[in-house]
Amino acid sequence: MESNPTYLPVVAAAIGPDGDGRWLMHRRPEGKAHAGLWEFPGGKIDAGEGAREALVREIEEECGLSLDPETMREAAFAADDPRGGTRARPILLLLYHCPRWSGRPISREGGEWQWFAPHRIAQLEKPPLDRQLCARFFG
Ligand SMILES: Nc1nc2c([nH]c(=O)n2[C@H]2C[C@H](O)[C@@H](COP(=O)(O)OP(=O)(O)OP(=O)(O)O)O2)c(=O)[nH]1
Repeated sequence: MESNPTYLPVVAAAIGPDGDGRWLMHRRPEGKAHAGLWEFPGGKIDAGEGAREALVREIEEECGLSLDPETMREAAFAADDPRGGTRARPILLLLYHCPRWSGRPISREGGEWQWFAPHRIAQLEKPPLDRQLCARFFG
């Protein structure tokens, strides 16, 4: 069977817990898809890139945190149904638990960064696939 080149591969990070049991979320800036909604931070995997490598790059670009790729663990995934959605390319969103990092988040690309307890993350307005990841990751 041939592989499926249709999906757009996207990685996302569950960064935490911090000393207070909180996790880092990103609020998407105005002018982008899902503006104003809170997501697990991350982005698209470039051609030829590994998932952990892409996550380290995206998080560094967006907020300056350095993630430790050695301690990252696959945590959950969510995918669009290729026939159900209206967009040309369905998303395959891979969530990694990232328990070790260094630095403090600063907004480098216009989004907002905040640490939240899991019950607060459940209440945030999120894009559809992040809602699924939240339910799967925090239960
Ligand atoms: N996290 C998340 N992303 C989603 C969902 N649905 C959906 O179409 N997307 C899209 C929006 C973006 O095209 C892509 C996420 O990659 P990204 O964060 O690097 O994209 P971006 O909008 O910042 O775009 P760019 O400037 O990097 O091109 O996935 C969803 O439910 N959750």
